Parts: sequence; structure tokens; C-alpha cells
Amino acid sequence: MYFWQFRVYQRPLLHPLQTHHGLWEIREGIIIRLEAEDGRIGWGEIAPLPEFGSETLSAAILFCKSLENPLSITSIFSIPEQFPACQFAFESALEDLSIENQSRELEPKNYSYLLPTGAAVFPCLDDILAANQTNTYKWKIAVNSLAEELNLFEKLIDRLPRGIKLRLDANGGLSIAESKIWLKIADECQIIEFIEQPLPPSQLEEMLQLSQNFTTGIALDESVANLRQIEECYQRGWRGIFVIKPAITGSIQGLINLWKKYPLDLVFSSVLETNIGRKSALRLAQEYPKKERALGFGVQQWFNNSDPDWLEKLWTTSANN
Ligand SMILES: O=C(O)CCC(=O)C1=CC=C[C@@H](O)[C@@H]1C(=O)O
Ligand SMILES: [Mg+2]
Repeated sequence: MYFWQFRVYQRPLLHPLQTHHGLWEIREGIIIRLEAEDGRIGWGEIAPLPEFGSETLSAAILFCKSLENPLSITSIFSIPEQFPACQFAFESALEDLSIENQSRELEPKNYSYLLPTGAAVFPCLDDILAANQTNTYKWKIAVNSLAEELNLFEKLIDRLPRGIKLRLDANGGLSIAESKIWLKIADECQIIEFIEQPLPPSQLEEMLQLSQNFTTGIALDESVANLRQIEECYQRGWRGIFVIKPAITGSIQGLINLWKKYPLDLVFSSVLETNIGRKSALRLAQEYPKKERALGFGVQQWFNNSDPDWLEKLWTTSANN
């Protein structure tokens, strides 16, 4: 049995993220602390992303308040799939209890760096390129007009060194006509690794059609945010890339079972979680057998790291339970 505690946190993003979903300025979530009967401690993070279909923060708080304490392993693996961020967090905390997990080197060498959206990329691009030893970068589209973004894109690729791969993420904000324009350009310029979620999840058939007509990869992200959606899209014929955000996908064991059941082409991606959730997600990514795709866990300073004891302060100042 495991006694556990949780604390709700809010951390401002050092660089607010502008996407088709809007402007994201504050990451909020829940840190959980599991204690085994022998005194070992395991940490986990509930990092909701409701615009992707996960539970909301308030629903996760209510769930935590309703959960028995102490917890059994059975109760952890019985967390309902309606709470995927909670499933991930409690299974992560269980894994984190084992010492070897706590000591493993996890930072990826092959990662994708998320560039500032739109024209904001240009003032800092040289510094970003100098500071990152990766050849994969991601840039958000479907935020400004197509004409503006095509113009900015031309300027961006002129500034990128040879050999750089670019991922374009529309967050479901393009029309079919706009998607075809981007895919045609991508096929011609050969610098685009894939275009992520060009259309909304409701248009899977249209994205299947696009994937037949262009050579540039298409990646589903919002369409495959949890285990049920991953399996459904595969069974409906999707054989392109699946972007996996482990922190909101649900059960860790459930995801491992899925990639053993189907030959999935996975790209792992952050939900701008803190280092607690990041560590668990990177541990899971390390278990995935295929290593060709850069991890969407760029060495971002999502948070102001000048406050290294934020967790200790959280635990001593607030008391959710
Ligand atoms: O996947 C990556 O490379 C970084 C993470 C990332 O792009 C995202 C994280 C969270 C919310 C989203 O707007 C965005 C995405 O859509 O992938
Ligand atoms: Mg995405």
C-alpha cells in the first residue's frame, strides 16, 4: 500500500506558446508524492491538456480528493480512462519508486526544438541554432494568415543551415485547400519532416486522402491524444505518424501494449510539463524501440529555472492533502 499526497501548482511559461488553440501563458497541474511502506518515495505529475481532450485541472483535483489513501497497486491500475493525465501520473510515481529509474540519464540527444511562432522566431533564431546541437526544429502554423505564414516560411528556411529538418504544426487549424498548399511546398522543398495535425480530428478521412496524394509525412496529434483514439485511428487506416504526449495519453502500460500490438510510427511530445512529468515521459520514450524520430522534448526552458526549489516550497507552503 502507498500513502500519497498531492499539491496543485501554477507555473508561468517563460515563453508563452502561441498556437491555433490560442496563447498559453501558465502551465498548471498537480504533483503527486507516493510513499511505499519501506519509505521509498516516488513522484508523478498530472499535467492536463483539456484542448487535447484530457481531463481538466479541476476534474483532476476532484478525482484526487475522491481517491482512497493509502492506495493499492490495483487501485492505481484501475484509474478510469476518463482521467488519462491521472493514469499517467500515478503509474509514473509507482515507477519512480525504483532507485534505478531515479538515476537513469534521460535527456535526449535527438530532440526537436519548438521555435517561437510566426515572426517572433527571427530575432532569436541565430542564438537558438547556436545553442542547440539538434537538426530538428518545429514551427507552429495556422496562427497568422496563409499568405503571411508562407512569406515568413520562405524567410525562415533561407536562415536555416543545410541539413536542418522542420516540423510544421497546424494544431488542426488549416483548411483542406491550405493543407494542400503547404504539402505541395513541403514536397518541393524537402526540408519538412512532417506536417502535424493539418486538419481537425473530425476530418480523419480527408487527412487519409491527403496522405495518399503527397510524399511529405502527416502526423496526427490532437486526433490521437489517448489510447482509445490511437487504436481507433489505426483501425480506420492511419499508417502515418502518431504524435504521442505520454502525460495525457493515459496508462503507461496501456501505451506499451499498443505499440507492441500495432507497428506504430511514434513521435514523443511534451505537454510543457515540469521536470517531474518530463522525466517519466522521457523514460517511456526510451523504452520505445524505434529511435529515428527526434523527441518533441526540446531542451526548452519552459520555466524560470532560477527557482530550483519550487517543489520544496510547493510542498511546505500549500497543503491540498
Ligand atoms: O511536440 C513538440 O515538439 C513540443 C510540444 C508541442 O509542440 C506542443 C505541446 C503542447 C501543446 C501544443 O500546442 C503543442 C503541440 O500541438 O504539439
Ligand atoms: Mg501538435
